[in-house]
Amino acid sequence: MSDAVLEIDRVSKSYGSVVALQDMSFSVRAGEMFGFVGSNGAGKTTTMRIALGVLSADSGEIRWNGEPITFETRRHIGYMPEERGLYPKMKVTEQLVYLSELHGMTAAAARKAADEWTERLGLTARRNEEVQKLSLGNQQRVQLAAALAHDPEVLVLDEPFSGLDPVAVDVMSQVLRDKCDSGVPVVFSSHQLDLVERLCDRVGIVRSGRMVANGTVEELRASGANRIEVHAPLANYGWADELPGVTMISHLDGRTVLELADGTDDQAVLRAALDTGPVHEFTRLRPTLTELFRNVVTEERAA
Ligand SMILES: Nc1ncnc2c1ncn2[C@@H]1O[C@H](COP(=O)(O)OP(=O)(O)OP(=O)(O)O)[C@@H](O)[C@H]1O
Repeated sequence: MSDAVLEIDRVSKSYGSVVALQDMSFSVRAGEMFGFVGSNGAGKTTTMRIALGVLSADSGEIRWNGEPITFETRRHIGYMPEERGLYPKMKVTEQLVYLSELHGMTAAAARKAADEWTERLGLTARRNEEVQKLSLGNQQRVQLAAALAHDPEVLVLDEPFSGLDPVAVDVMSQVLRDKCDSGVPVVFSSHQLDLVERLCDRVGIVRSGRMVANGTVEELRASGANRIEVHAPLANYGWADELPGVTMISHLDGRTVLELADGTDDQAVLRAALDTGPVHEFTRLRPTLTELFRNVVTEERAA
């Protein structure tokens, strides 16, 4: 049996003629933070809704600890829906207690959890305010508290960071990291790729309803184009033009960026650089997650 807590296995879904998901697969393990990224309309929300049972799949399976997920096991997921799901006229604590009770907590435990999470998320002064009177960012904090208060075994969060100020982003990042470190798998979608790169152990890039890249940030970055930056101040423009398998990307102020085709001998490139004079730097350039994402989206547009 795999050690995955939550598995999305070849899930497909169409809305009429719109194919939203095609054989979407990925899994999240205990203590792992999984970032789910993709263009608008790529299928992230649809996947999360199916995982939570809010929406049914046309085919495929969602498994929980190796078994098909059930109504009972779904209650152990903390979910933050994209459309948010709070009752606008309910007060913050009242709302959190009510939602935790729906997940099977006793009134006393729900009350204690509401107090703890409102404090942790900086909402102590708002406990007795109606949700509709809070700013959007504070409503979002309440929404996160609602996902956390019933002590879930997995967290599935649809764009939890959108619209938050930098301090709130830090608070939320720390809460999610702590949850993860305590063994709770966390899946969240986001368009803030720098944040995903910083926080996530594993990232899945979705394109047109399919998972097109899935791995640790390091694995994904290593899979990008093989580029080298050479700082050789005396090198002339075009110094690497004759080297087989090497394409010059840029040359400025003695710094040249070269792209090496698969199998190209980088030591031959280094020797050629040394032939021009001193070499101060010879560095492998790894693409950022944002660059990888752009490549994926560009491939989509070209397809
Ligand atoms: N209720 C619906 N009826 C018809 N089509 C839908 C419905 N919900 C989603 N879709 C379509 O399914 C596809 C996937 O949408 P989804 O909301 O899952 O994408 P997303 O990756 O979450 O996008 P975003 O980043 O914009 O939130 C899109 O083509 C969308 O238009």
